[in-house]
Amino acid sequence: MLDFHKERYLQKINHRLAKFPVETEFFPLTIEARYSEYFLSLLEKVHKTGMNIYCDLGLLIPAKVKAEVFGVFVIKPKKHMEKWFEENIEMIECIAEALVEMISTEMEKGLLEKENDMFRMEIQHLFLSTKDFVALVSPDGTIQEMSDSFASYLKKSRSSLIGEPITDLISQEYFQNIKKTYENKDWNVTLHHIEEEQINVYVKPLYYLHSITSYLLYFKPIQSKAKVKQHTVYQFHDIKGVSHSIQSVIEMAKRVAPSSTTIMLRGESGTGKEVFAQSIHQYSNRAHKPFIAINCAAIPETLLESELFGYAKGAFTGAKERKKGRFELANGGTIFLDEIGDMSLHLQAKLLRVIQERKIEPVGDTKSIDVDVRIIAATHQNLEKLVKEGKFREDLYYRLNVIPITIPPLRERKEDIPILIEYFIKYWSNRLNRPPKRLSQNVYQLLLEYDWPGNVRELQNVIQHLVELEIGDIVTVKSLPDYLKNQPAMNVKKTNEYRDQHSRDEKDEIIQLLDQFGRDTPGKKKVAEALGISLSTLYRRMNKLKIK
Ligand SMILES: Nc1ncnc2c1ncn2[C@@H]1O[C@H](COP(=O)(O)OP(=O)(O)OP(=O)(O)O)[C@@H](O)[C@H]1O
Repeated sequence: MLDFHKERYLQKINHRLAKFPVETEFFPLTIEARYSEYFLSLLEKVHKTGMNIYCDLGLLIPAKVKAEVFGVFVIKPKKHMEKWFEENIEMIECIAEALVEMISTEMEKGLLEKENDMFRMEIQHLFLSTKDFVALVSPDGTIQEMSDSFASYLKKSRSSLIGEPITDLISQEYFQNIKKTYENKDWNVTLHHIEEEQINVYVKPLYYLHSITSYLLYFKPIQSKAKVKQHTVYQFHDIKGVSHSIQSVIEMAKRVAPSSTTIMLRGESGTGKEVFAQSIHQYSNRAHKPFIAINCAAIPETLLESELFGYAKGAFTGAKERKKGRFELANGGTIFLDEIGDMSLHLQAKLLRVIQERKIEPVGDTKSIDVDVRIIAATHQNLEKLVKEGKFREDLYYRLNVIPITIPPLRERKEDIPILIEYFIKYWSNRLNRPPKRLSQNVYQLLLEYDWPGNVRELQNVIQHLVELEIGDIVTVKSLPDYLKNQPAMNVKKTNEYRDQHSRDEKDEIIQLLDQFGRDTPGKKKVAEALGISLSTLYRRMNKLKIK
Protein backbone atom coordinates (compact mmCIF):
# COMPACT_ATOMS: atom_id res chain seq x y z
CA MET A 1 0.00 0.00 0.00
CA LEU A 2 1.37 3.38 -1.00
CA ASP A 3 1.82 5.88 1.79
CA PHE A 4 1.78 9.22 0.00
CA HIS A 5 1.40 12.21 2.27
CA LYS A 6 0.46 14.70 -0.40
CA GLU A 7 0.31 17.78 1.82
CA ARG A 8 3.60 16.96 3.52
CA TYR A 9 5.46 16.41 0.27
CA LEU A 10 3.97 19.46 -1.40
CA GLN A 11 4.98 21.50 1.60
CA LYS A 12 8.49 20.12 1.31
CA ILE A 13 8.79 21.09 -2.36
CA ASN A 14 7.20 24.49 -1.90
CA HIS A 15 9.49 25.18 1.04
CA ARG A 16 12.61 24.35 -1.01
CA LEU A 17 11.36 26.39 -3.97
CA ALA A 18 10.08 29.25 -1.80
CA LYS A 19 12.72 31.69 -2.96
CA PHE A 20 11.62 31.27 -6.58
CA PRO A 21 8.41 32.73 -8.07
CA VAL A 22 6.83 29.33 -8.67
CA GLU A 23 4.09 27.18 -7.19
CA THR A 24 3.61 23.41 -7.13
CA GLU A 25 0.59 21.18 -7.36
CA PHE A 26 0.24 17.44 -7.29
CA PHE A 27 -2.14 15.42 -9.46
CA PRO A 28 -2.75 11.73 -8.89
CA LEU A 29 -3.31 9.72 -12.05
CA THR A 30 -6.96 9.28 -11.31
CA ILE A 31 -8.26 12.81 -11.34
CA GLU A 32 -11.74 13.97 -12.17
CA ALA A 33 -12.57 14.90 -15.69
CA ARG A 34 -13.17 18.54 -14.75
CA TYR A 35 -9.71 19.36 -16.11
CA SER A 36 -9.24 20.19 -19.78
CA GLU A 37 -8.68 17.39 -22.22
CA TYR A 38 -5.36 18.96 -23.09
CA PHE A 39 -4.17 18.77 -19.47
CA LEU A 40 -5.44 15.19 -19.06
CA SER A 41 -3.60 14.15 -22.23
CA LEU A 42 -0.39 15.68 -20.84
CA LEU A 43 -0.78 13.77 -17.58
CA GLU A 44 -1.30 10.58 -19.52
CA LYS A 45 1.80 11.23 -21.57
CA VAL A 46 3.93 11.75 -18.45
CA HIS A 47 2.44 8.57 -17.02
CA LYS A 48 3.23 6.55 -20.13
CA THR A 49 6.73 7.86 -20.84
CA GLY A 50 7.84 8.52 -17.26
CA MET A 51 9.56 11.69 -18.61
CA ASN A 52 9.29 15.38 -17.67
CA ILE A 53 7.29 17.63 -19.94
CA TYR A 54 7.78 21.36 -20.21
CA CYS A 55 4.87 23.21 -21.81
CA ASP A 56 2.75 26.33 -21.54
CA LEU A 57 1.12 24.95 -18.35
CA GLY A 58 4.44 24.59 -16.59
CA LEU A 59 6.85 21.81 -15.82
CA LEU A 60 5.32 18.35 -15.34
CA ILE A 61 7.47 15.86 -13.39
CA PRO A 62 6.43 12.25 -12.79
CA ALA A 63 6.33 11.02 -9.17
CA LYS A 64 7.50 7.42 -9.12
CA VAL A 65 7.81 4.59 -6.67
CA LYS A 66 9.76 1.55 -7.78
CA ALA A 67 9.80 2.99 -11.32
CA GLU A 68 5.98 3.16 -11.36
CA VAL A 69 4.46 6.58 -11.99
CA PHE A 70 1.66 7.25 -9.47
CA GLY A 71 1.12 10.96 -10.04
CA VAL A 72 2.50 14.14 -11.46
CA PHE A 73 3.94 17.26 -9.84
CA VAL A 74 3.19 20.40 -11.82
CA ILE A 75 5.48 23.36 -11.19
CA LYS A 76 4.28 26.58 -12.72
CA PRO A 77 5.25 30.24 -12.61
CA LYS A 78 3.41 32.64 -10.36
CA LYS A 79 1.35 35.35 -12.09
CA HIS A 80 3.39 37.58 -14.44
CA MET A 81 6.53 35.47 -13.87
CA GLU A 82 6.13 33.38 -17.03
CA LYS A 83 9.13 34.99 -18.69
CA TRP A 84 11.36 34.43 -15.65
CA PHE A 85 10.19 30.82 -15.56
CA GLU A 86 11.07 30.27 -19.19
CA GLU A 87 14.51 31.74 -18.73
CA ASN A 88 15.29 29.69 -15.60
CA ILE A 89 13.58 26.47 -16.55
CA GLU A 90 16.76 24.39 -16.52
CA MET A 91 17.65 25.37 -12.96
CA ILE A 92 14.05 24.84 -11.75
CA GLU A 93 13.89 21.46 -13.47
CA CYS A 94 17.17 20.40 -11.92
CA ILE A 95 16.13 21.36 -8.35
CA ALA A 96 12.57 20.05 -8.67
CA GLU A 97 13.71 16.75 -10.12
CA ALA A 98 16.12 16.23 -7.23
CA LEU A 99 13.30 16.97 -4.75
CA VAL A 100 10.90 14.56 -6.43
CA GLU A 101 13.63 11.94 -6.47
CA MET A 102 14.15 12.44 -2.73
CA ILE A 103 10.43 11.95 -2.10
CA SER A 104 10.47 8.74 -4.15
CA THR A 105 13.40 7.39 -2.15
CA GLU A 106 11.67 8.28 1.11
CA MET A 107 8.50 6.55 0.00
CA GLU A 108 10.34 3.47 -1.22
CA LYS A 109 12.07 3.23 2.12
CA GLY A 110 8.72 3.54 3.90
CA LEU A 111 7.25 0.93 1.60
CA LEU A 112 10.10 -1.44 2.28
CA GLU A 113 9.77 -0.96 6.02
CA LYS A 114 6.06 -1.57 5.75
CA GLU A 115 6.62 -4.71 3.70
CA ASN A 116 9.16 -5.91 6.25
CA ASP A 117 6.75 -5.19 9.08
CA MET A 118 3.98 -7.00 7.27
CA PHE A 119 6.25 -9.93 6.60
CA ARG A 120 7.32 -10.07 10.24
CA MET A 121 3.71 -9.90 11.27
CA GLU A 122 2.69 -12.65 8.88
CA ILE A 123 5.46 -14.88 10.20
CA GLN A 124 4.34 -14.14 13.74
CA HIS A 125 0.78 -14.90 12.75
CA LEU A 126 1.89 -18.20 11.30
CA PHE A 127 3.60 -19.17 14.53
CA LEU A 128 0.57 -18.08 16.51
CA SER A 129 -1.95 -19.96 14.45
CA THR A 130 -0.26 -23.17 13.32
CA LYS A 131 -1.19 -26.30 15.19
CA ASP A 132 2.25 -27.76 14.39
CA PHE A 133 4.96 -27.86 17.00
CA VAL A 134 7.66 -25.73 15.42
CA ALA A 135 10.50 -23.52 16.57
CA LEU A 136 12.97 -21.29 14.77
CA VAL A 137 16.38 -21.34 16.38
CA SER A 138 19.46 -19.23 15.60
CA PRO A 139 22.86 -20.93 15.13
CA ASP A 140 23.84 -19.91 18.67
CA GLY A 141 20.82 -21.81 19.98
CA THR A 142 18.49 -18.90 20.82
CA ILE A 143 14.80 -19.53 20.20
CA GLN A 144 13.71 -16.87 17.71
CA GLU A 145 10.16 -18.01 17.21
CA MET A 146 7.96 -20.77 18.50
CA SER A 147 4.45 -21.85 17.67
CA ASP A 148 1.88 -21.04 20.27
CA SER A 149 0.62 -24.61 20.23
CA PHE A 150 4.08 -25.96 21.02
CA ALA A 151 4.50 -23.50 23.87
CA SER A 152 1.10 -24.59 25.27
CA TYR A 153 2.19 -28.20 24.90
CA LEU A 154 5.22 -27.34 27.02
CA LYS A 155 2.85 -25.59 29.44
CA LYS A 156 4.67 -22.28 28.98
CA SER A 157 3.83 -19.00 27.29
CA ARG A 158 5.30 -18.41 23.86
CA SER A 159 6.76 -15.02 24.82
CA SER A 160 8.58 -16.49 27.83
CA LEU A 161 10.35 -19.02 25.57
CA ILE A 162 11.38 -16.64 22.77
CA GLY A 163 14.91 -15.43 23.42
CA GLU A 164 15.71 -18.38 25.67
CA PRO A 165 18.25 -21.09 24.73
CA ILE A 166 16.85 -24.18 23.03
CA THR A 167 19.09 -26.20 25.32
CA ASP A 168 16.51 -25.50 28.05
CA LEU A 169 14.31 -27.92 26.14
CA ILE A 170 16.69 -30.37 24.49
CA SER A 171 20.15 -31.44 25.57
CA GLN A 172 23.28 -29.60 24.49
CA GLU A 173 24.41 -32.79 22.78
CA TYR A 174 21.29 -32.92 20.62
CA PHE A 175 21.66 -29.32 19.68
CA GLN A 176 25.25 -29.93 18.63
CA ASN A 177 24.02 -32.84 16.50
CA ILE A 178 21.40 -30.58 14.95
CA LYS A 179 24.11 -28.06 14.06
CA LYS A 180 26.08 -30.74 12.26
CA THR A 181 23.07 -31.50 10.09
CA TYR A 182 23.09 -30.31 6.51
CA GLU A 183 19.91 -31.99 5.33
CA ASN A 184 16.53 -32.92 6.76
CA LYS A 185 17.22 -35.25 9.58
CA ASP A 186 15.01 -37.04 11.98
CA TRP A 187 16.16 -37.19 15.60
CA ASN A 188 14.54 -38.84 18.51
CA VAL A 189 14.79 -36.61 21.54
CA THR A 190 13.48 -36.42 25.04
CA LEU A 191 12.38 -32.95 26.01
CA HIS A 192 13.60 -31.69 29.36
CA HIS A 193 10.28 -30.24 30.31
CA ILE A 194 8.12 -33.21 29.72
CA GLU A 195 9.30 -36.20 31.59
CA GLU A 196 9.54 -39.41 29.62
CA GLU A 197 7.88 -37.78 26.66
CA GLN A 198 9.48 -39.10 23.52
CA ILE A 199 9.34 -36.66 20.70
CA ASN A 200 10.77 -36.69 17.20
CA VAL A 201 12.46 -33.58 15.95
CA TYR A 202 13.04 -32.90 12.27
CA VAL A 203 15.61 -30.31 11.41
CA LYS A 204 15.64 -27.98 8.45
CA PRO A 205 18.60 -25.60 8.24
CA LEU A 206 17.68 -22.31 6.55
CA TYR A 207 20.29 -20.67 4.35
CA TYR A 208 20.96 -17.16 3.15
CA LEU A 209 23.81 -16.71 0.68
CA HIS A 210 25.29 -20.16 1.44
CA SER A 211 25.41 -19.80 5.20
CA ILE A 212 22.94 -21.06 7.79
CA THR A 213 20.91 -18.29 9.35
CA SER A 214 18.63 -20.45 11.48
CA TYR A 215 17.23 -23.91 12.02
CA LEU A 216 13.60 -24.77 11.72
CA LEU A 217 12.83 -27.51 14.21
CA TYR A 218 9.66 -29.47 13.73
CA PHE A 219 8.65 -31.52 16.78
CA LYS A 220 6.32 -34.46 16.60
CA PRO A 221 5.26 -36.50 19.63
CA ILE A 222 5.69 -40.20 18.99
CA GLN A 223 2.31 -41.46 17.84
CA SER A 224 1.70 -44.27 20.29
CA LYS A 225 2.12 -41.87 23.16
CA ALA A 226 0.34 -38.93 21.57
CA LYS A 227 -2.28 -37.69 23.95
CA VAL A 228 -5.80 -36.71 23.11
CA LYS A 229 -6.57 -33.28 24.56
CA GLN A 230 -8.24 -34.08 27.84
CA HIS A 231 -8.17 -30.87 29.75
CA THR A 232 -10.58 -28.00 29.62
CA VAL A 233 -9.65 -24.35 29.70
CA TYR A 234 -13.02 -22.66 29.98
CA GLN A 235 -15.40 -22.23 32.87
CA PHE A 236 -18.64 -20.27 33.08
CA HIS A 237 -16.86 -17.17 34.36
CA ASP A 238 -14.89 -17.08 31.07
CA ILE A 239 -18.10 -16.56 29.11
CA LYS A 240 -18.23 -12.81 28.74
CA GLY A 241 -21.50 -11.06 28.07
CA VAL A 242 -24.03 -8.85 29.80
CA SER A 243 -26.99 -9.32 27.48
CA HIS A 244 -30.13 -10.82 28.86
CA SER A 245 -30.01 -13.56 26.22
CA ILE A 246 -26.49 -14.79 27.02
CA GLN A 247 -27.13 -14.53 30.75
CA SER A 248 -30.24 -16.70 30.48
CA VAL A 249 -28.33 -19.26 28.37
CA ILE A 250 -25.61 -19.39 31.05
CA GLU A 251 -28.24 -19.76 33.74
CA MET A 252 -29.93 -22.59 31.88
CA ALA A 253 -26.59 -24.35 31.23
CA LYS A 254 -25.65 -24.06 34.91
CA ARG A 255 -28.99 -25.54 35.90
CA VAL A 256 -28.56 -28.65 33.76
CA ALA A 257 -24.78 -29.03 34.14
CA PRO A 258 -24.68 -31.08 37.38
CA SER A 259 -26.76 -33.99 36.04
CA SER A 260 -25.49 -36.40 33.39
CA THR A 261 -28.23 -35.56 30.89
CA THR A 262 -27.35 -35.30 27.24
CA ILE A 263 -27.18 -31.71 26.03
CA MET A 264 -27.48 -30.37 22.51
CA LEU A 265 -25.78 -27.03 21.91
CA ARG A 266 -27.15 -25.10 18.95
CA GLY A 267 -25.75 -21.93 17.49
CA GLU A 268 -23.94 -20.43 14.54
CA SER A 269 -20.24 -20.99 14.10
CA GLY A 270 -18.13 -19.03 16.57
CA THR A 271 -20.91 -18.37 19.11
CA GLY A 272 -19.08 -20.29 21.83
CA LYS A 273 -20.50 -23.83 21.73
CA GLU A 274 -17.22 -25.43 22.77
CA VAL A 275 -16.76 -22.84 25.51
CA PHE A 276 -20.19 -23.80 26.86
CA ALA A 277 -19.46 -27.53 26.56
CA GLN A 278 -16.26 -27.20 28.59
CA SER A 279 -17.93 -24.96 31.17
CA ILE A 280 -20.79 -27.43 31.61
CA HIS A 281 -18.27 -30.24 32.15
CA GLN A 282 -16.34 -28.14 34.67
CA TYR A 283 -19.56 -27.35 36.53
CA SER A 284 -20.58 -31.02 36.76
CA ASN A 285 -19.47 -33.67 39.19
CA ARG A 286 -17.47 -35.18 36.33
CA ALA A 287 -15.12 -32.16 36.37
CA HIS A 288 -12.17 -34.15 37.64
CA LYS A 289 -12.69 -36.79 34.90
CA PRO A 290 -11.70 -36.38 31.24
CA PHE A 291 -13.36 -34.01 28.78
CA ILE A 292 -12.82 -35.34 25.28
CA ALA A 293 -13.78 -33.27 22.25
CA ILE A 294 -14.07 -34.50 18.71
CA ASN A 295 -15.11 -32.63 15.61
CA CYS A 296 -17.18 -35.01 13.51
CA ALA A 297 -16.84 -32.84 10.40
CA ALA A 298 -13.05 -32.67 10.49
CA ILE A 299 -12.30 -36.40 10.33
CA PRO A 300 -13.06 -38.71 7.37
CA GLU A 301 -15.80 -41.27 8.10
CA THR A 302 -13.53 -44.35 8.14
CA LEU A 303 -11.17 -42.73 10.61
CA LEU A 304 -13.97 -41.22 12.68
CA GLU A 305 -15.34 -44.67 13.49
CA SER A 306 -12.05 -45.92 14.95
CA GLU A 307 -11.40 -42.54 16.61
CA LEU A 308 -14.77 -42.73 18.40
CA PHE A 309 -14.89 -46.41 19.26
CA GLY A 310 -11.24 -47.54 19.03
CA TYR A 311 -10.02 -50.69 17.31
CA ALA A 312 -8.79 -54.16 18.21
CA LYS A 313 -5.27 -55.37 17.51
CA GLY A 314 -5.15 -56.66 13.94
CA ALA A 315 -8.48 -55.05 13.00
CA PHE A 316 -6.81 -53.80 9.82
CA THR A 317 -3.34 -53.54 8.35
CA GLY A 318 -1.35 -51.23 10.51
CA ALA A 319 -3.39 -51.93 13.66
CA LYS A 320 -0.38 -53.27 15.53
CA GLU A 321 -1.90 -52.79 18.92
CA ARG A 322 -5.32 -52.13 20.40
CA LYS A 323 -6.28 -48.49 20.40
CA LYS A 324 -8.77 -46.91 22.74
CA GLY A 325 -11.46 -44.75 21.15
CA ARG A 326 -12.58 -41.36 22.43
CA PHE A 327 -15.61 -42.83 24.20
CA GLU A 328 -13.35 -45.10 26.21
CA LEU A 329 -10.93 -42.26 26.91
CA ALA A 330 -13.84 -40.15 28.13
CA ASN A 331 -15.05 -42.86 30.49
CA GLY A 332 -16.41 -41.31 33.67
CA GLY A 333 -16.26 -37.87 32.06
CA THR A 334 -17.79 -36.02 29.11
CA ILE A 335 -17.52 -36.43 25.35
CA PHE A 336 -18.15 -33.36 23.21
CA LEU A 337 -19.38 -34.34 19.74
CA ASP A 338 -18.96 -31.18 17.72
CA GLU A 339 -20.62 -30.77 14.29
CA ILE A 340 -22.85 -33.79 14.93
CA GLY A 341 -24.96 -32.86 11.88
CA ASP A 342 -22.07 -33.96 9.67
CA MET A 343 -21.96 -37.52 10.98
CA SER A 344 -22.74 -40.24 8.42
CA LEU A 345 -25.89 -42.35 8.79
CA HIS A 346 -23.77 -45.44 9.42
CA LEU A 347 -22.03 -43.82 12.40
CA GLN A 348 -25.30 -42.30 13.60
CA ALA A 349 -26.62 -45.86 13.97
CA LYS A 350 -23.55 -46.87 15.98
CA LEU A 351 -23.83 -43.78 18.16
CA LEU A 352 -27.49 -44.50 18.83
CA ARG A 353 -26.53 -47.96 20.12
CA VAL A 354 -23.93 -46.44 22.44
CA ILE A 355 -26.53 -44.07 23.87
CA GLN A 356 -29.13 -46.81 24.31
CA GLU A 357 -26.86 -49.53 25.68
CA ARG A 358 -24.04 -47.50 27.20
CA LYS A 359 -21.61 -49.90 25.54
CA ILE A 360 -19.13 -49.46 22.72
CA GLU A 361 -17.80 -51.97 20.27
CA PRO A 362 -14.28 -51.27 18.99
CA VAL A 363 -13.70 -51.80 15.27
CA GLY A 364 -12.73 -55.45 14.62
CA ASP A 365 -13.74 -56.57 18.08
CA THR A 366 -16.71 -58.72 19.02
CA LYS A 367 -16.59 -57.88 22.70
CA SER A 368 -18.29 -54.71 23.81
CA ILE A 369 -17.04 -52.43 26.58
CA ASP A 370 -19.18 -50.62 29.15
CA VAL A 371 -18.79 -46.88 29.17
CA ASP A 372 -20.19 -44.17 31.40
CA VAL A 373 -19.96 -41.00 29.39
CA ARG A 374 -22.00 -37.84 29.35
CA ILE A 375 -22.67 -36.65 25.83
CA ILE A 376 -22.71 -32.99 24.83
CA ALA A 377 -23.40 -32.62 21.12
CA ALA A 378 -23.23 -29.42 19.07
CA THR A 379 -24.19 -28.24 15.65
CA HIS A 380 -24.66 -25.06 13.66
CA GLN A 381 -26.93 -26.92 11.23
CA ASN A 382 -30.69 -27.11 11.13
CA LEU A 383 -31.11 -30.65 12.46
CA GLU A 384 -34.88 -30.64 11.98
CA LYS A 385 -34.33 -29.98 8.29
CA LEU A 386 -31.70 -32.74 8.11
CA VAL A 387 -34.18 -35.13 9.74
CA LYS A 388 -36.83 -34.18 7.20
CA GLU A 389 -34.39 -34.75 4.37
CA GLY A 390 -33.45 -38.18 5.76
CA LYS A 391 -29.88 -37.11 6.48
CA PHE A 392 -30.18 -37.34 10.24
CA ARG A 393 -31.88 -40.18 12.12
CA GLU A 394 -35.02 -39.07 13.87
CA ASP A 395 -34.52 -41.48 16.80
CA LEU A 396 -30.97 -40.17 17.35
CA TYR A 397 -32.26 -36.61 17.11
CA TYR A 398 -34.68 -37.22 19.99
CA ARG A 399 -32.00 -38.98 22.03
CA LEU A 400 -29.57 -36.10 21.63
CA ASN A 401 -32.02 -33.25 21.79
CA VAL A 402 -33.03 -33.96 25.39
CA ILE A 403 -31.93 -30.52 26.52
CA PRO A 404 -31.39 -28.14 23.65
CA ILE A 405 -29.50 -24.96 24.46
CA THR A 406 -29.32 -22.32 21.76
CA ILE A 407 -26.58 -19.71 21.89
CA PRO A 408 -27.77 -16.53 20.14
CA PRO A 409 -25.62 -14.98 17.40
CA LEU A 410 -23.62 -11.92 18.35
CA ARG A 411 -25.64 -9.58 16.11
CA GLU A 412 -28.68 -10.31 18.29
CA ARG A 413 -26.88 -9.35 21.49
CA LYS A 414 -24.85 -6.31 20.58
CA GLU A 415 -24.76 -5.20 24.22
CA ASP A 416 -22.09 -7.90 24.64
CA ILE A 417 -19.75 -6.35 22.08
CA PRO A 418 -18.15 -3.68 24.35
CA ILE A 419 -17.31 -6.13 27.12
CA LEU A 420 -16.00 -8.68 24.62
CA ILE A 421 -13.84 -5.99 22.98
CA GLU A 422 -12.40 -5.01 26.33
CA TYR A 423 -11.77 -8.63 27.26
CA PHE A 424 -10.05 -9.51 23.97
CA ILE A 425 -7.90 -6.35 24.00
CA LYS A 426 -6.62 -7.34 27.43
CA TYR A 427 -6.18 -10.95 26.40
CA TRP A 428 -4.26 -10.24 23.16
CA SER A 429 -2.17 -7.44 24.65
CA ASN A 430 -0.98 -9.87 27.33
CA ARG A 431 -0.51 -12.70 24.92
CA LEU A 432 1.36 -10.64 22.31
CA ASN A 433 3.23 -8.65 24.88
CA ARG A 434 1.91 -5.29 23.65
CA PRO A 435 0.72 -2.32 25.68
CA PRO A 436 -3.10 -2.25 25.80
CA LYS A 437 -4.67 -0.05 23.12
CA ARG A 438 -7.83 2.00 23.06
CA LEU A 439 -10.25 2.06 20.18
CA SER A 440 -11.22 5.38 18.65
CA GLN A 441 -14.88 6.28 18.85
CA ASN A 442 -15.35 5.63 15.13
CA VAL A 443 -13.77 2.20 15.33
CA TYR A 444 -16.03 1.39 18.24
CA GLN A 445 -19.03 2.51 16.28
CA LEU A 446 -18.13 0.40 13.25
CA LEU A 447 -17.59 -2.68 15.42
CA LEU A 448 -20.97 -2.12 17.04
CA GLU A 449 -22.71 -1.74 13.73
CA TYR A 450 -21.15 -4.73 11.99
CA ASP A 451 -23.21 -7.90 11.58
CA TRP A 452 -20.57 -10.42 12.81
CA PRO A 453 -21.38 -13.45 10.66
CA GLY A 454 -18.43 -15.26 12.30
CA ASN A 455 -19.70 -14.23 15.75
CA VAL A 456 -17.40 -14.03 18.79
CA ARG A 457 -14.58 -15.87 17.00
CA GLU A 458 -14.58 -13.23 14.26
CA LEU A 459 -14.63 -10.40 16.81
CA GLN A 460 -11.73 -12.02 18.60
CA ASN A 461 -9.76 -12.29 15.35
CA VAL A 462 -10.40 -8.64 14.48
CA ILE A 463 -9.20 -7.48 17.90
CA GLN A 464 -6.12 -9.70 17.66
CA HIS A 465 -5.36 -8.16 14.27
CA LEU A 466 -5.77 -4.62 15.65
CA VAL A 467 -3.59 -5.27 18.70
CA GLU A 468 -0.92 -6.73 16.44
CA LEU A 469 -1.05 -4.11 13.70
CA GLU A 470 -1.67 -0.78 15.38
CA ILE A 471 1.48 1.10 16.25
CA GLY A 472 -0.08 3.97 18.21
CA ASP A 473 -1.99 3.83 21.49
CA ILE A 474 -5.32 4.47 19.84
CA VAL A 475 -6.69 2.19 17.16
CA THR A 476 -8.13 4.28 14.36
CA VAL A 477 -10.39 3.41 11.44
CA LYS A 478 -7.32 3.20 9.19
CA SER A 479 -6.24 -0.03 10.88
CA LEU A 480 -9.56 -1.81 10.40
CA PRO A 481 -9.80 -4.48 7.71
CA ASP A 482 -11.46 -3.10 4.56
CA TYR A 483 -14.69 -5.07 4.89
CA LEU A 484 -15.31 -3.39 8.25
CA LYS A 485 -14.33 0.06 7.04
CA ASN A 486 -16.58 -0.11 4.03
CA GLN A 487 -19.66 -1.66 5.54
CA PRO A 488 -22.84 -0.01 4.34
CA ALA A 489 -24.28 2.43 6.83
CA MET A 490 -26.59 0.42 9.00
CA ASN A 491 -29.66 1.62 10.70
CA VAL A 492 -28.75 0.30 14.07
CA LYS A 493 -31.09 1.55 16.67
CA LYS A 494 -28.86 2.57 19.49
CA THR A 495 -30.44 2.85 22.88
CA ASN A 496 -30.25 6.16 24.69
CA GLU A 497 -28.05 4.51 27.23
CA TYR A 498 -25.58 3.67 24.49
CA ARG A 499 -25.66 7.14 23.09
CA ASP A 500 -25.04 8.75 26.46
CA GLN A 501 -22.19 6.42 27.28
CA HIS A 502 -20.71 7.05 23.87
CA SER A 503 -20.92 10.81 24.19
CA ARG A 504 -19.03 10.55 27.46
CA ASP A 505 -16.45 8.22 25.93
CA GLU A 506 -16.11 10.45 22.89
CA LYS A 507 -15.63 13.57 25.00
CA ASP A 508 -12.96 11.86 27.11
CA GLU A 509 -11.26 10.59 24.01
CA ILE A 510 -11.14 13.97 22.27
CA ILE A 511 -9.90 15.71 25.41
CA GLN A 512 -7.19 13.11 25.85
CA LEU A 513 -6.07 13.48 22.24
CA LEU A 514 -6.07 17.28 22.52
CA ASP A 515 -3.90 16.99 25.63
CA GLN A 516 -1.59 14.72 23.70
CA PHE A 517 -1.31 16.63 20.41
CA GLY A 518 -2.06 20.18 21.54
CA ARG A 519 -4.95 22.57 21.01
CA ASP A 520 -3.46 24.61 18.17
CA THR A 521 -4.48 23.94 14.56
CA PRO A 522 -1.68 21.43 13.74
CA GLY A 523 -2.53 19.63 17.00
CA LYS A 524 -6.23 19.54 16.13
CA LYS A 525 -5.38 18.27 12.66
CA LYS A 526 -3.55 15.36 14.26
CA VAL A 527 -6.47 14.71 16.59
CA ALA A 528 -8.86 14.63 13.61
CA GLU A 529 -6.52 12.25 11.79
CA ALA A 530 -6.31 9.95 14.83
CA LEU A 531 -10.10 9.86 14.98
CA GLY A 532 -10.43 9.34 11.24
CA ILE A 533 -12.59 12.47 10.82
CA SER A 534 -12.13 15.82 9.07
CA LEU A 535 -11.01 18.92 10.92
CA SER A 536 -14.39 20.57 10.47
CA THR A 537 -16.15 17.51 11.91
CA LEU A 538 -13.81 17.71 14.88
CA TYR A 539 -14.77 21.36 15.46
CA ARG A 540 -18.45 20.44 15.19
CA ARG A 541 -18.06 17.62 17.71
CA MET A 542 -16.05 19.79 20.09
CA ASN A 543 -18.85 22.34 19.95
CA LYS A 544 -21.52 19.74 20.53
CA LEU A 545 -19.65 18.16 23.42
CA LYS A 546 -18.75 21.58 24.83
CA ILE A 547 -15.02 20.98 24.71
CA LYS A 548 -12.98 24.14 25.03
N1 LIG B 1 -19.00 -15.35 25.46
C1 LIG B 1 -17.69 -15.51 25.18
N2 LIG B 1 -16.77 -14.95 25.96
C2 LIG B 1 -15.46 -15.06 25.68
N3 LIG B 1 -14.98 -15.73 24.62
C3 LIG B 1 -15.85 -16.33 23.82
C4 LIG B 1 -17.25 -16.27 24.05
N4 LIG B 1 -17.89 -16.95 23.08
C5 LIG B 1 -16.93 -17.42 22.26
N5 LIG B 1 -15.70 -17.06 22.69
C6 LIG B 1 -14.42 -17.30 22.01
O1 LIG B 1 -14.72 -17.39 20.62
C7 LIG B 1 -14.00 -18.45 20.01
C8 LIG B 1 -14.97 -19.41 19.35
O2 LIG B 1 -15.70 -20.14 20.33
P1 LIG B 1 -16.08 -21.68 20.14
O3 LIG B 1 -14.97 -22.44 19.48
O4 LIG B 1 -16.60 -22.18 21.43
O5 LIG B 1 -17.27 -21.50 19.08
P2 LIG B 1 -18.13 -22.64 18.41
O6 LIG B 1 -19.54 -22.17 18.47
O7 LIG B 1 -17.82 -23.97 19.03
O8 LIG B 1 -17.61 -22.56 16.92
P3 LIG B 1 -17.66 -23.71 15.77
O9 LIG B 1 -19.09 -24.06 15.58
O10 LIG B 1 -17.09 -22.98 14.57
O11 LIG B 1 -16.81 -24.81 16.27
C9 LIG B 1 -13.17 -19.09 21.09
O12 LIG B 1 -11.85 -18.60 20.99
C10 LIG B 1 -13.79 -18.62 22.39
O13 LIG B 1 -12.80 -18.44 23.35
